[in-house]
Formats: sequence, structure tokens, C-alpha cells
Amino acid sequence: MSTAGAELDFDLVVIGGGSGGLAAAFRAAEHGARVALLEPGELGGTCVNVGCVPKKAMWLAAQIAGHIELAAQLGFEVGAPEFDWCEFITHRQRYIANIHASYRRRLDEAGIVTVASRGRLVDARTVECADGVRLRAGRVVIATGGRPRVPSIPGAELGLVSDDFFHLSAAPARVAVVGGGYIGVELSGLLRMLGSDVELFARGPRLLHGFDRELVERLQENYRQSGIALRLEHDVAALERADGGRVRIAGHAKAFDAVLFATGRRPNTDGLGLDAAGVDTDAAGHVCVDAWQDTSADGVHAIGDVTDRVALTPVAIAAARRLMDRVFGGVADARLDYDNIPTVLFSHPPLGTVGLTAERAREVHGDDVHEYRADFRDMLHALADMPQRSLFKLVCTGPERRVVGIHLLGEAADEILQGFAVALKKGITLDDLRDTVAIHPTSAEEVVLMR
Ligand SMILES: Cc1cc2nc3c(=O)[nH]c(=O)nc-3n(C[C@H](O)[C@H](O)[C@H](O)COP(=O)(O)OP(=O)(O)OC[C@H]3O[C@@H](n4cnc5c(N)ncnc54)[C@H](O)[C@@H]3O)c2cc1C
Ligand SMILES: NC(=O)c1ccc[n+]([C@@H]2O[C@H](COP(=O)([O-])OP(=O)(O)OC[C@H]3O[C@@H](n4cnc5c(N)ncnc54)[C@H](O)[C@@H]3O)[C@@H](O)[C@H]2O)c1
Repeated sequence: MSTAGAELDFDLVVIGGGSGGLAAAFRAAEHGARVALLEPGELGGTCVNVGCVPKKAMWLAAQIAGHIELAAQLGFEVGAPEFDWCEFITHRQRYIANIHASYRRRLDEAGIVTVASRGRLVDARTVECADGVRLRAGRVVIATGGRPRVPSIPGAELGLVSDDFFHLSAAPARVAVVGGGYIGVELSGLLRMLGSDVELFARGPRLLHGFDRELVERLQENYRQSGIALRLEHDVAALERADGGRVRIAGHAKAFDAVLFATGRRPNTDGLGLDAAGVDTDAAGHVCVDAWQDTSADGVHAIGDVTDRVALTPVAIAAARRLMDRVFGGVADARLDYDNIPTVLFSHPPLGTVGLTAERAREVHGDDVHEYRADFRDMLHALADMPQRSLFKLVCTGPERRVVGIHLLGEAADEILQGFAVALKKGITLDDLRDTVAIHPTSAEEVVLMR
């Protein structure tokens, strides 16, 4: 980059090189735009470095541990499995390093100027780098994502967050996880499967607010059976130092090797110069956007976790691509439809969901809502005579039984959901599903055989 005081001109400056920012930069460059991208940390942002990717790697390790237990049950001589956390992490980080290298190569090939610096808006057309260089832009995309939020309670500094989890060099033997959302449920599950003693503290009467109640209750049953202690309706008021570097939750006898906060995330908007550029934020600091990802400042857009929309990687990517198709590709009506976004929780077993729960469908469609369910043991767990049961549900509305919700809890739900999400988005009915010949013997066939 040039020296301080310089000004460089671009069609687009993207602030943040995570899932959304990279997708915006690549798509804009494909449309012929001159693009600069600012990222002070590792390319790929949260998802690649401290989110989806390392999390899924740990989940896969946990699945293997579960399968070793099943194998032992089925006559394989496996002995007591030893898991070398450090060795696994070497594989995980090599996988991540390959993603970094691939991004770097693609950025170079696309002619995108990347700047290893934080960016700050000076006005709606100018972004300043840490060294004072100013980038002038026809348009700016804010894609700065978010970071973990820690509750303001005494002793909070004794706790860890998900970013810290991915830097652990060994599994903590005794862990308390605070928070009953996505991250709390995922980290509790995989830590337990990898041998930790886990207690999960959540404020509400159930985990996973907003998900199908029955599936969540079934998942809770599975978690309890696997040995996770669920402390529901339990507010963590303070953390205290205990002997041997351990941490105690106030009012709770046990000392933990680690307390992990999974209590939500906050947007990275501090010091971004949003006021100077005339970009409005909400009370929580998210950048406010309309349905077109436009902010209150003309020519300034925002995508991904920095906005208050669904915080998922494919959502940030899809919003970015559509926005770039609109502003540089001439597709006037390109924008992301935020309805019916499929999502999977990498719990044990996984939980996948798309569309409305029955509860929500009744609010939207009135009383003409019908639920169909399949409650079964998948073949592997049945063979091993293990108690874990799957639960698949469909929510349909109207006399034609249009499918408006699909909720799957069970082995392979993570892989099964994607295709059915396409079908739901296309407006299929229960008869369409029943008209499709099943694939046997699978868990997926339960979706087309549901009565
Ligand atoms: C533990 C965990 C697990 C997750 N698992 C999944 C999953 O399985 N599936 C899924 O779909 N989603 C998952 N998510 C969510 C997913 O990671 C996010 O939705 C996604 O990363 C959002 O992308 P983004 O581009 O908006 O932000 P980010 O990926 O957070 O990228 C923002 C980037 O902006 C940079 N930045 C910040 N401030 C500035 C600045 N001033 N100047 C320049 N750059 C800046 C940051 O360094 C960062 O690299 C998970 C999240 C977490 C935390
Ligand atoms: N598999 C996936 O796709 C995946 C995985 C992880 C994260 N994500 C995304 O990242 C987002 C953030 O995940 P998250 O788990 O941090 O947030 P979340 O919103 O899913 O859950 C946060 C939980 O913390 C609880 N909480 C908040 N303050 C608390 C407090 N003081 N004490 C106790 N509990 C408290 C909330 O009630 C909620 O249950 C998710 O909403 C999701 O969009 C996705």
C-alpha cells in the first residue's frame, strides 16, 4: 500500500474480510468493479477461524467418538479410545490454513486490493486505514461481523468465550457452559462426546428458544442421557475464583476447569465512523439496513452479522452476492429473501429446521395447521440397542396441506435437510412428498412416508 496521506480510488471498498465481505468483493470483481478489501485479522473472519469451520471439525471428532462407542456395542474390539486433542487440532488448523491460502490466491487472481488494516469511515465515500491512507469509493460495504458478548456480572473475566474455546490446547475436564442458544448447545454436546464433564446453564425453561418445542425436549433428553447436567431456569449471577486455578459459579458447589460464556454476540461497529458517514444503528449497535441491504447513507451498504438479520454464514454470502448483482451486475430486483432459511444445529444428534414451527404457523395462518411426525430409532442405534430416538416433523397448512415447516432431529439430519429445504421453498404439498418414492433403508425416507 502507498504511504500515509495518499488517496486511492475504487468502485467498491469492503470493510471486513469474513464470509460476507469476501463474497461481496469476489462478486463485485466478477462484474468488473475495482475493489479494495480491508481485513486486519485472518481472512475468512468468524466462520473460518473461530466459528463454523473449527466448530464443525470438533463436532466431527465428537461424532467419531460416538461411533466408536456404537462400534464397541456391535462387536468391534476398540478398547478405550484415547483422543489426542493436540493432534486433532493440528489437522483442523491445516484445513483452515488451506482455506486462507485459497482465499489469498483467489483475491490475487481477481485483482482485489487487500489491506491488512482496520477501516474507519471518514464520510460515506471515504474509508481510512490504520496508517492514514484514505480509500475513496463509489460504494462501501460494511461487513465487520460480530464478537462474543459476555454478561456484566462480577467475575465475568474468569470465563472464556467461543473464540477462546478454539485456542484451548487440551479438553477441560470439568466445564460449565452458560447460554442455551446455538453455541451453548453445540459446544456442550461436543465437549461431552469428547469426554468432558459438562453442565449447561440456561436462563429459560428450555434450550433453543424459537425451535420446535418437542424436538428441543427430545434433544434435552438425549443430552441428559449422554451425561450433560442441564441447569435450566438458572441465572448465573457471578463467577468466583476457586482452588487450583478453577472457577466456581456463585451459589454452586462444584469448581470448573473452564466456564464458557455462550450468551450471544454483539456487532463490530465501535469506532467505525458510522456517525460521520450518516449510517444509523439500532439500540444494540447493529447497522440498520432495509430489504436491499442499504443503510441510511446513500451508497453505503451492510451485510452479515453486523446487521440484525439471521446470523449465518450462507446468509451473509447470499445477501452479499445479490447486493453486488444489483449494484454492479444490473440485476435491478436482486435481493435476499430472508424467509425459509434452513439452519442446522450441530448438536448430538443434529437438529435441522426450515420454515415455521406449528406454533408460529398458527400465528401466521390461523387454525388450519396440521402436524405430521415420525418418531423412530435410526438403524444404527437400533442395531446397537442404544436408546437415542429421532424425531422428524412436518408442519402443513390449508386444505392442500402445503408444507410450511420441516423439523428434523436425528443422525444425518444435517445432510438430509438441504434438499427438502429446496422443496419447501418451491411450495410443495404433503401429497408431493407422499408421491415421491422413498429411498430405503434410510432415515430420510421418513420425510416422504410421514402419516
Ligand atoms: C462458534 C460459532 C459457530 C458458528 N457456526 C456456524 C455454522 O455452523 N453455520 C453457520 O452458517 N454459521 C455459523 N456461525 C455464524 C457465522 O460464523 C457468522 O454468521 C458469519 O461468520 C458472519 O459473517 P460476516 O461476514 O458477517 O462476519 P465475520 O465472519 O465475523 O467477518 C467480519 C470480519 O470483519 C473484520 N473487521 C471487524 N472490524 C473491522 C474493521 N473496522 N475494519 C476491517 N475489518 C474489520 C473482522 O476481523 C472479521 O474478519 C457460527 C458462529 C460462531 C461464533
Ligand atoms: N450451527 C449454526 O448455524 C450456528 C452455530 C453457532 C452460532 N450460530 C449463529 O451465531 C449466533 C450467535 O450464537 P449464540 O449461541 O451466541 O447466540 P444465541 O442468540 O443463539 O444464544 C444466546 C443464548 O444466551 C442466552 N443468554 C443471553 N444472556 C445471558 C445471560 N446473561 N445468562 C445466561 N444466558 C444468557 C440467551 O437466552 C440465548 O439462549 C446464532 O444466533 C446463530 O445465528 C449458528
